[in-house]
Amino acid sequence: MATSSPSSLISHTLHSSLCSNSRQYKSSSPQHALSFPTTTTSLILSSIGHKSLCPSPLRYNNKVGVCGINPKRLVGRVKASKDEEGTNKNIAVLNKDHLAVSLAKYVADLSNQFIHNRKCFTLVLSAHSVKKLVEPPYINSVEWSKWHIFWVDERVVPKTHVDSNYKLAYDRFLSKVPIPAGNINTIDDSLPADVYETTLRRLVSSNVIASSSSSNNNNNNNGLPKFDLILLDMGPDGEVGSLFPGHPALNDNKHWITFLNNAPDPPRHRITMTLPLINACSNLAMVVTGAGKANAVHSAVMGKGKLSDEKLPVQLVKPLQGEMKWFLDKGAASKLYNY
Ligand SMILES: O=C1O[C@H](COP(=O)(O)O)[C@@H](O)[C@H](O)[C@H]1O
Repeated sequence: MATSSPSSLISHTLHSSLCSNSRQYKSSSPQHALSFPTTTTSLILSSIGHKSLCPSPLRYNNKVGVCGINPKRLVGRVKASKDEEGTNKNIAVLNKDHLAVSLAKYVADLSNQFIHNRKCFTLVLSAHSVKKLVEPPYINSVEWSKWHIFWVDERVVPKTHVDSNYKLAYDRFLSKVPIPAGNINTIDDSLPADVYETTLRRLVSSNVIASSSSSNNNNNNNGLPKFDLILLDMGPDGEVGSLFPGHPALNDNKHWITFLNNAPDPPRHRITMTLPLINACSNLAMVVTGAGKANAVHSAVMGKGKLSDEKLPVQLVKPLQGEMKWFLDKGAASKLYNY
């Protein structure tokens, strides 16, 4: 499988096998709940003990669900599913296995759609969210040669380091799929942040990355890269990429990519996409698992920050011309229920 490997692939691979378990994905225990975007209020269905339910989010409109689930089995109701503008949020709550399957289908469907329309697919990667794509049917059906991979952020560590976001993606995904090496656009931790910005500008110029219209952007943001899909996960404090609560990088509206030398969480040195760039995308999936993130999910979905004048980074993620979906497991969604 061709990928953009670190300069010393052998030591990278050795290192991978030595420490592939050291940065475990934090997820909650398997859940057995399904839920669905709705037109008015999002509802969550319980399917405890019913593992054979449909693997994709169901849609529920005050009727029996499409898999024949009786609405009386509802375990709760999402207390609020509208954002400040009154727009309904598109939220799916799934058990761990169904979450992975549903995400794979969502990504593969978008890939088909964009490759059909644009002849390529630009994906900002979260390695957590694509694990089922390396299995049939997707491993054989996705047009991998048309994929172009990007990162929302990188920690300034060697590509072989356990903290490297590139390494995480390589070990879990890129080493298993035939995406051409030249299409894998790593953030070079040894170079200034604006080098990645230059890479993005070049790919916008050559139409590999679509470009957002300028109507919603200020002068600095005209023609922002419009990624076909950004997969984001979120930290327990509501951070996305390397945009942390209260950190000045959160307010950087001048750059597409910015550098942090004092990130609250180690590693302290990071390179990250800024909010204007993130919010210019066509599609964004916010994938959150684990009860440890339930408070931040609650704040984001309910529209409340820790302080009245302070918003969590995740609350500022709002694609201006795109669509945002939430994929939650039951732990992450646990504060959204009315019991
Ligand atoms: O430091 C980082 O953390 C956030 C959240 O990661 P998670 O493991 O708690 O889901 C991640 O989005 C970011 O890419 C990473 O650099």
